[in-house]
Amino acid sequence: MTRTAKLTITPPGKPLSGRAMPPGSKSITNRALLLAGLAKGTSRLTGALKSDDTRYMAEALRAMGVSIDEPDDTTFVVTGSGRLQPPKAPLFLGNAGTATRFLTAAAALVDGTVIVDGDEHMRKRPIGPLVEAMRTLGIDVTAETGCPPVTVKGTGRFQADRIRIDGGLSSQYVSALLMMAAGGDRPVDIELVGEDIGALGYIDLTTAAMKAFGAKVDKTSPVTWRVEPTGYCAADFIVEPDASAATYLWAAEVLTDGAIDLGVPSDTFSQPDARAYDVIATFPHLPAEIDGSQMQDAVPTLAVLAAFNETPVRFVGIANLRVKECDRIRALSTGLNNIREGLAVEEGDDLIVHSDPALAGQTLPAEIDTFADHRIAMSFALAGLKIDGITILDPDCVGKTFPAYWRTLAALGVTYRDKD
Ligand SMILES: O=C(O)C1=C[C@@H](OP(=O)(O)O)[C@@H](O)[C@H](O)C1
Ligand SMILES: C=C(OP(=O)(O)O)C(=O)O
Repeated sequence: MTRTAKLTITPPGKPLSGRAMPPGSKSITNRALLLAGLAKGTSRLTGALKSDDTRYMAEALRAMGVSIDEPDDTTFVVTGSGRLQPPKAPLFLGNAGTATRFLTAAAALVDGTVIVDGDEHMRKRPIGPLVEAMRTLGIDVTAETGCPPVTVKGTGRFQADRIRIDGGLSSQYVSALLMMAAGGDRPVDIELVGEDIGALGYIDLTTAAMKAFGAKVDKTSPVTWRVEPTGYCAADFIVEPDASAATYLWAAEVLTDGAIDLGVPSDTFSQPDARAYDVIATFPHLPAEIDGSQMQDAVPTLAVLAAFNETPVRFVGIANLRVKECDRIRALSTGLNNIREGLAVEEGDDLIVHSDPALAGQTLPAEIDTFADHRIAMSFALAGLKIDGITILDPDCVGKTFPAYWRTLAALGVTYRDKD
């Protein structure tokens, strides 16, 4: 498959308006696929995302004996036997954090060996805390480098009933353990330790999805969940649209003074990034300090928007952006300074964006290195709506979560040149 090398955005010079639907939620689709795959019977997931990340999850489940039909662009029909089978080959999960973390834990429920692996980016993303936590349950799991590949020799049985997990680097470890625990042989208490974790809302997404597939999970303290060994039941499940994808459309609307109808009100999302809507709505008077910890995937959107704000913005609570698809703090400062030197500064793990509304309307040729990160590509495209000369390198990386991104902007009136 050939990937498009670059794409230059021509500022539309007019408000963007019309209908533009974000795709289904990546986070919810990958939870629902896994839970449906663990269940006995047939589940129908509608409104689902079809993208690199969800394809990796679906392929991995197929490799473990789950039957998955795809009758249309947004539906998965998943039939599980109630037990995942050992795959014949390592599971390759690209750079899909959700698939990698969730399947590492779920592999403990397989009777046999599972190797969970990813691409060169995933092989740099830490998984040590999850591996250590699984070991405390007596699970045989190794990750030599502290990152994938991970080898899990599962039995479906646990030797303890309490896990303590530090979710400071990734809340996905906690979600992974919660989803695994319902498939075990005894009730398990999962307790958070260490720093406050980012995006607690992702844990709520996890427990909501688990309950929809018949699990019993109770929050027994602000940092503890008890999961009963119920296993999962097949269910019909509607996936809501992706809130992180929605942030680009909300930002495009305020940047161009347009009117974009997403077909879904901002206050109906259950995903953490939906809280970015209220922040975006304050543009061009964004707050002087934005805590990104509870809306992490929206930070690239907000940081590029901040470049056009009336006053500077400091982003705090974003340290774990350094271990996402790429080091997003570095990618954002590099890209912004590439547009104009001095536009962004890193202070420790904070990012300060020195705003300049006068950027709008200028011609500032800049090639944006996306570091194969969909969110860097999608957020810097927003700069291209106001500045002439913004070229996005490797624009096809948006396929991770929003394959129709460039087409969606085009349908709103955005045009491209130098597409090759
Ligand atoms: O649980 C999830 O679906 C996610 C949790 C977040 O990651 P971390 O928990 O690694 O911060 C987020 O950045 C990611 O896109 C999706
Ligand atoms: C961090 C992200 O993805 P993941 O961790 O699921 O790879 C993201 O989509 O922004």
